[in-house]
Amino acid sequence: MPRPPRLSPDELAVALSGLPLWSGDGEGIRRSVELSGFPDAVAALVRLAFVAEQLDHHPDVDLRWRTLHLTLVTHSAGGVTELDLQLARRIDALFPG
Ligand SMILES: C[C@H](O)[C@H](O)[C@H]1CNC2=NC(N)=NC(=O)C2=N1
Repeated sequence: MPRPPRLSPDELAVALSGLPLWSGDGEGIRRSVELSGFPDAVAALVRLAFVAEQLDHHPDVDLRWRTLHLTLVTHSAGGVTELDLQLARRIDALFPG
């Protein structure tokens, strides 16, 4: 499936202003989600996996004890695209923070 183009720095800045739980740059956008313990963090990752499959777009995940450290980047585009913003919004809907 063709991937959308990378966002420009200005587009990314505007997008991030609407995603206050996220920070980032051209390399990716990042957010952490802290759960109440390791099993809940694993369960959260499974919920996230189903959303990622629905979108056919997948986060980079670093699971440390009860915290998911998420990075969204469109690997095939070599940077952040609209797909990462879509996924970020879905993640925020699951985990409002
Ligand atoms: C074939 C499939 O659509 C691609 O490999 C998708 C899957 N998920 C993906 N996820 C992310 N984050 N970047 C990609 O480039 C990507 N490519």
